[in-house]
Parts: sequence; structure tokens; C-alpha cells
Amino acid sequence: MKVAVLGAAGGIGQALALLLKTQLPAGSKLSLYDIAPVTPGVAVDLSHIPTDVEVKGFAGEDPTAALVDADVVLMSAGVARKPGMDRSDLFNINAGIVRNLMEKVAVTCPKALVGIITNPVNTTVAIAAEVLKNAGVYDKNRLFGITTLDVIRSETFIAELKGLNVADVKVNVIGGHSGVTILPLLSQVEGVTFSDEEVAAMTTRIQNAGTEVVEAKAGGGSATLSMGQAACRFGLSLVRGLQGEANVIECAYVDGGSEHAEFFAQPVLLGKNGVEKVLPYGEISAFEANARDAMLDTLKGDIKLGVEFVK
Ligand SMILES: NC(=O)C1=CN([C@@H]2O[C@H](COP(=O)(O)OP(=O)(O)OC[C@H]3O[C@@H](n4cnc5c(N)ncnc54)[C@H](O)[C@@H]3O)[C@@H](O)[C@H]2O)C=CC1
Ligand SMILES: O=C([O-])CC(=O)C(=O)O
Repeated sequence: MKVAVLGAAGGIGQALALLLKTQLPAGSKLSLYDIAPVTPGVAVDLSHIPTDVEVKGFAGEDPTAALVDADVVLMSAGVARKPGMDRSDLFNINAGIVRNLMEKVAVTCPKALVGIITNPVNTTVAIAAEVLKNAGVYDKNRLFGITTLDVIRSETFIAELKGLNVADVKVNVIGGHSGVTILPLLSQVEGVTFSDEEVAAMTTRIQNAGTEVVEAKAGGGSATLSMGQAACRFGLSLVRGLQGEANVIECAYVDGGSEHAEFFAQPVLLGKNGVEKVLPYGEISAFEANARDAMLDTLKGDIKLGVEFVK
């Protein structure tokens, strides 16, 4: 199994690479790429950790060498938010970065499962899809926007509020990955009930959690360590699916035939070809149904921006 990380010298990339070096199955290969010249050094550094995962690092303008034979590509290349910015403010720079990298993915490893971390995810995933379509290699089951950070935040905050063991908390987060498009399905969390006030406050906290980190870092970037963990969880789930493990389920932002939008985050069953099955997100409350319907114009606008960028 070969996993490539694009943007590997960045805050997320380095955390993710460390976690993958220590958690990928024995015999795996980890391929690190970034335009930053330090990247081969990051790989040398990691290579001193005694696990059976071979690490190689590549820097420069061309990611091709890192992508050869990749089974999974995790992309965090791009710029991150500073206080006062919205994720959509990253579009101008990150759209071109994602398009250019996806053009290389389309040529070099068109069968790889690709997980996009680079913001704004609602839009960059649409860009990635258009690039793959233009190259004639688009398979909707192999492209994912990684929304796992919204899931792990929800698990953490709910466990804290309700005094639960966080390992027991499972929550679906549907929609997209910015502001009102992030919708945690609190009504489905087993073994707890929330008052209306708690639902409103918890939903807002989860939707604004990225901004919470951006403000706390005070100009030093956005979530990197928690995102490294989230991307590692998601990447390992992709690998487990590829290896034929049963019942590997994650929420992700996919082109899954949703009635709501062309791309929509919901639970998916992962398998040897990526998405094995898009799963229904189940019964939701009236509050959640309203919030879902209210997000759709924003989400569809974000997607359209990506499609039009490539066209
Ligand atoms: N999906 C999600 O839940 C989350 C997404 N993000 C997003 O992830 C992205 C990365 O964030 P950080 O790692 O904190 O940023 P960072 O600035 O620490 O790292 C980004 C890396 O990308 C590299 N890079 C830039 N252009 C490149 C190119 N053309 N090819 C290869 N590498 C390139 C830079 O050299 C840098 O090392 C941002 O867009 C951020 O908004 C951040 C947190 C959560
Ligand atoms: O908020 C940001 O800019 C980074 C991000 O996507 C998150 O932390 O969820």
C-alpha cells in the first residue's frame, strides 16, 4: 500500500506524515511531496522511526515522482486561514494549486483514492472532480473531501459536555466543510439527550471550531495537529477498505448521488474501490432538517464556483 501526502512539509502534512509513519500497516510506503525544499529532510527525519513503513520525500515543482503507484493520495497543499478570513478567502490561491496537482494525479495515478484537505473543501473537491473529468479518468467513488475533523470535534465536544467516554461517542456530520454547511446530527447520538439550547450552542460551536483555532493561533495558521489526526483516521480507513476489511464507515464529502447537492458529506461504506456504498444518514430532527435545507444554497454556490473555475 502506498500513500502519498501532497503538502507534506506543512503543519498538517508533517503531523499527518508522522501519524502515518507510525500507524500504516507494515510494508506500506509513504511518499511525501511539497514545493518546500525541506521535504526530503522531513522524510529522512521520519525514516529514523523504527516502523516497517518506507518513507521517501520529494520537493520542487513536479509531484510526479511522489505519485507513481500511489494507492491513496492525501492533499493538504495550499494556504491556511488567518484571523478575519473565511475559508472561501483561500479560494484564489488554493484553487489553482489543487487544479495543478490533480492534473498530475490524473496522469500519474488515476486509480488512486484521493482525499482533499485543502480549503475551501466544498469547492476544491468540485475542482478536483472537473480536472479528473477533463482527463477522462473521473470515478466518483475515488474522490473524497475530508470532513473527519468535524466528526472528531463533535465526538470530543459532546463527550466533554455530557461526561461520556469519548471512545463511545459516534456522530454523523453531514453537508460540507464550512460554516453553516457543517451539520452534526446530534439527535442521533446514542445515550444522550440535548435541550434545544444545547443543540443550538453545540451546533454553532462545531461549525465555528475552525475559527476557534484560527483565533487562538492568532495569525499562526489554522488547525494542524487535530487535522493531522483526522486525516490519519480517514486515510487509514481508506487503506483498511482497500485491504478488504468489512464495515469501514466514515463520513466524507462525496459525489454520492445525494438529492441535496452534487457533493454532500454523509456516511459512506469504504471498500476495495473506494466508496462501496453511500449510506443514508438516517432520521433527523426538525432542527436538523431546517439547517440542512438552509445550507443548500451556500453549498451549491460553493460547488458551482469550483466547476466554473475549471471550465
Ligand atoms: N479539511 C479540513 O478539515 C481542514 C483543511 N485545512 C486546510 O489545509 C490546508 C493546509 O493547511 P496547513 O497544513 O495548516 O498549511 P501550511 O501552510 O502549514 O502547509 C501547506 C503546505 O502546502 C505547501 N504547498 C503550497 N503550494 C504547494 C504546491 N503547489 N504543491 C505542493 N505543496 C504546496 C506549502 O509549501 C506548505 O508546506 C489549508 O488550505 C487549510 O485551510 C486545514 C484544517 C482542516
Ligand atoms: O478553519 C480553517 O480554516 C481550517 C479548517 O478547515 C478547520 O479547522 O476546520
